Amino acid sequence: MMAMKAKSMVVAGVMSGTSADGVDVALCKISPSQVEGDSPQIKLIGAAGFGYSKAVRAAVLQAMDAKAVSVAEISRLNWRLGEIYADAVVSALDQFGVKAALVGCHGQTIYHQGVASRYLGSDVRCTWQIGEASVIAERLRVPVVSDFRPADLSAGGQGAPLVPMLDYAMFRSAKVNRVLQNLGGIGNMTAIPAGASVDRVMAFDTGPGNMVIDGCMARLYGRGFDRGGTVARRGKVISAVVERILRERYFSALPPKSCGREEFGEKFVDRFVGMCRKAGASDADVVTTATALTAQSIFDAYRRFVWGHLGQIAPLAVRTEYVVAGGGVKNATLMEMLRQGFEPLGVRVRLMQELGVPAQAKEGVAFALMAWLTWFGMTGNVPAATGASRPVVLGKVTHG
Ligand SMILES: Nc1ncnc2c1ncn2[C@@H]1O[C@H](COP(=O)(O)OP(=O)(O)OP(=O)(O)O)[C@@H](O)[C@H]1O
Ligand SMILES: CC(=O)N[C@H]1[C@@H]2OC[C@@H](O2)[C@@H](O)[C@@H]1O[C@H](C)C(=O)O
Repeated sequence: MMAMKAKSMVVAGVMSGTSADGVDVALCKISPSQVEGDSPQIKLIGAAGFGYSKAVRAAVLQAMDAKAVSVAEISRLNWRLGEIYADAVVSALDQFGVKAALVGCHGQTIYHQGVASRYLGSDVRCTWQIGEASVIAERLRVPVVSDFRPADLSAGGQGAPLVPMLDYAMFRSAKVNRVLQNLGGIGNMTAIPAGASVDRVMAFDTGPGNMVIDGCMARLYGRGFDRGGTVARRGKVISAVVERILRERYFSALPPKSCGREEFGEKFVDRFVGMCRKAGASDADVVTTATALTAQSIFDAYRRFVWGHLGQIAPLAVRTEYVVAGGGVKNATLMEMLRQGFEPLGVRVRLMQELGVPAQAKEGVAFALMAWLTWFGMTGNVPAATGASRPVVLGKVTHG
C-alpha cells in the first residue's frame, strides 16, 4: 500500500462492545508526532454514548447465538446497525459542533474465535464484526474504516485486544509502570512497564468484566446490570465457587489470549448460577460472587502474568498504577473489591478520567486512532498483545 503523508484530522471513533448495551462515539483530533517515529498526538474533542433500544439489544444478543438466528436476520441486523452507528456519529458531531473527515467503526462482534478448531479439513480461527460501513459512509460522505480484527487474525494473532496501541501511544510513562484495565463485557488488561518499547507491552483479556454480573442480574432480577453495584453490596461471596472457576483453563492459559460471549455468555452463566445455588447462595449472593469473580480473576491474572513481567522489564520503576476504564467503573462494589486487592500490593488504583479520557470513551478513542493509522497506511496492531507474527495495517476502507 502506498502511504500518504500523515496529516492532522478530526476522526470519529465508534465502539459497540460485548456488553451489547449501546454505542460510544469519541471525536478526536489526531495529528502526526512532531518527533519522527514517535506516537501520534491524540486530543479528545468530545464523547457521547447512545444506548441501544431494548429490541435492538435483544436482536444483538440473539445474533451471538447462532442457533437462534437466521442468515436473513444477521444481514438485516448488519444493515440496521450501520444506520444506528451513522445516527450516533451524526448526533455526536451535532452535539460538539464539529465535522469529521474520517470514521473508525469497530462494529458489533457477533462471533470471535481466537484459538483454532478443526473445520472442513483445516484449522480455522475467525472473527466477525457487523454494522454496514457503506451505510455510514453514505450518510456522512466521508471514508469509514471498519473490520479491524481480521488482518491481525490472518497474521497469526488473536485479533484482540487492539486497544493496547492506544494505551501505548497515550498512557505510557517513563517512570511509572502503567497497567490499564478495561471493564466492559469482558475485562482486558494492558501492562506497560516504565520506559518500555512497544514490543515489551503485555496485554490480554482477563475474563469476564460485567458479562457474568449482567447475566445474573437479567436472570435473577430482570434488570440489565447491577446499577452502582448495590445488589452486590448486599450479598456475600461464595469463595469456593470463585476458587473453583479460577482453576479452569481460560484463567491459567498464558497470554496472548482473548475471550468473549463464547466463553462467558449464557451457557457459563447457567453453570455459574447452578454452582452458587448448590452452595446455598441467595439471589444477592450470586451477584456478589459474580462481582468477586471479576475482581479475583483480575488479581489472579496480575499476580500470575503481569507482576513478574513488570519487575523484569522495569526493575527500577518507582511505582505501579492500575488505571481503570469501561462501564464497570460505575459499579462501586466491584471498584471497592479491586482497591482492596491492589492497594496491599502497593499498586495505586486510578480512574481513566484522571488521565484525561472519560472511562466510557476510551475504546471509541482507540478506534479513531486505528482508523487514522490505517488511512495513512500505518500498522495498528501490537503483536506482543495479540500474538501476531508482524505489525499489519488493520481494517477495510469504504470511501464515502
Ligand atoms: N451505573 C452503572 N452501574 C454499574 N454498572 C454499570 C453502570 N453503567 C454501566 N455499567 C456496566 O458497564 C457495562 C457496559 O460497559 P462498556 O460499555 O464499557 O462495555 P462494552 O464496551 O460493551 O464491552 P467490551 O469493552 O467488553 O467490548 C454494562 O453492561 C454494565 O454492566
Ligand atoms: C473480539 C472482540 O470484540 N473483543 C473485544 C471484547 O471486549 C473487550 C475484550 O473482549 C477485547 O478483547 C475486545 O475489545 C477491545 C476493544 C480490544 O480489542 O482491545
